[in-house]
Amino acid sequence: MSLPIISIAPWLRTDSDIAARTTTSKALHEACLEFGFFYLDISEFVDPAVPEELTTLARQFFALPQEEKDKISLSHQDYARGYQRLKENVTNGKADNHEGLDFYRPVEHPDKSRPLWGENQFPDSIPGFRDKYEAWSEQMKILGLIVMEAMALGLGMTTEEWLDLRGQVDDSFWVMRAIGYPPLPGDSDGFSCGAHKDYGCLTFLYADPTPSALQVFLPQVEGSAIPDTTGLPAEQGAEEGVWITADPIPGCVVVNIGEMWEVWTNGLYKSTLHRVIHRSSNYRISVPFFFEPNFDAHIKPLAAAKRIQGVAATIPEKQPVVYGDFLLGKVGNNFTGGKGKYDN
Ligand SMILES: O=C(O)CCC(=O)C(=O)O
Ligand SMILES: [Fe+2]
Repeated sequence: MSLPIISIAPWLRTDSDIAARTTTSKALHEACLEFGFFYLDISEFVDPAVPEELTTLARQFFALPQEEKDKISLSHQDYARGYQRLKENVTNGKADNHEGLDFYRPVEHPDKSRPLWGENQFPDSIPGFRDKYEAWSEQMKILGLIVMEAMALGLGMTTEEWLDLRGQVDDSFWVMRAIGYPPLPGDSDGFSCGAHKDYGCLTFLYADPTPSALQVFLPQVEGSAIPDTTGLPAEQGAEEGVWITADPIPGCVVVNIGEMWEVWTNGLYKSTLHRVIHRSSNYRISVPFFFEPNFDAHIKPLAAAKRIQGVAATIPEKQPVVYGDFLLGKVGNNFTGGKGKYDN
């Protein structure tokens, strides 16, 4: 079993071919219903050399001496923006075998004593790092809006409904992360990144070509592959399913939907558990971009999703959330040194 590959190309052309756009939108809808994960072919949107360069720059950064990296530690800012050491993050009670460098949407009046409100920290000793990463965030913001519009059509939204949804994501409080994964020690039963769901809207993951690292949990539908629930958070531990690998495909990013899409679709689309187990001998780099709602967006079940679920549906309505409050609930844990950034 492997994840579907969907091309965003029809949504990039100005001479919009409605039939081709609809095909893409339907494929997005199916992928979100079934997997919550898909490959998005963006080869007509970005030159593949561009994200590849991001991994090269990240590799240079992670190769710096520890004290150099610590100069931009997230503890010097708001405990969210900056560098986090190997094993500093804990998911499901276990240390993750990765180090990372996190950037968030810049804010107008930075105040590092306030959670999330500090300033991004870039490794100035690496030429081009800041420019290239900032340019990538600009491109991914554009891609985010394009994919959201394509998904709105896939969900059967009217133009008016799409414009309302657009107003919730047009000033995305995005997050961008460079993650460095040394190989897991041979005798380790740990994780490079423990099982988690992404909490926001859309994740665009670019990773170096390392195979067999990222794994996606597919709940068991039919058939009888032996389920492996190792590493699942306790509350998911009883759910049967299989882990499949999602190896990188040239020209594509791996996309998954976060918990905000679960709220918008009243549970129709599922945010899917995933984890990283990197056992090959190389140092793996991934660069996820999290296209998130606006900080002040009010997220609640969309009429289009409820139309699909039907008027007679007895599905309990998902609780609305204000995205920024929800996010603070997540990183507040970080800020106080409690839970990890991937914990639910
Ligand atoms: O590195 C990867 O392949 C996945 C990282 C991830 O799931 C995340 O940062 O949310
Ligand atoms: Fe993730």
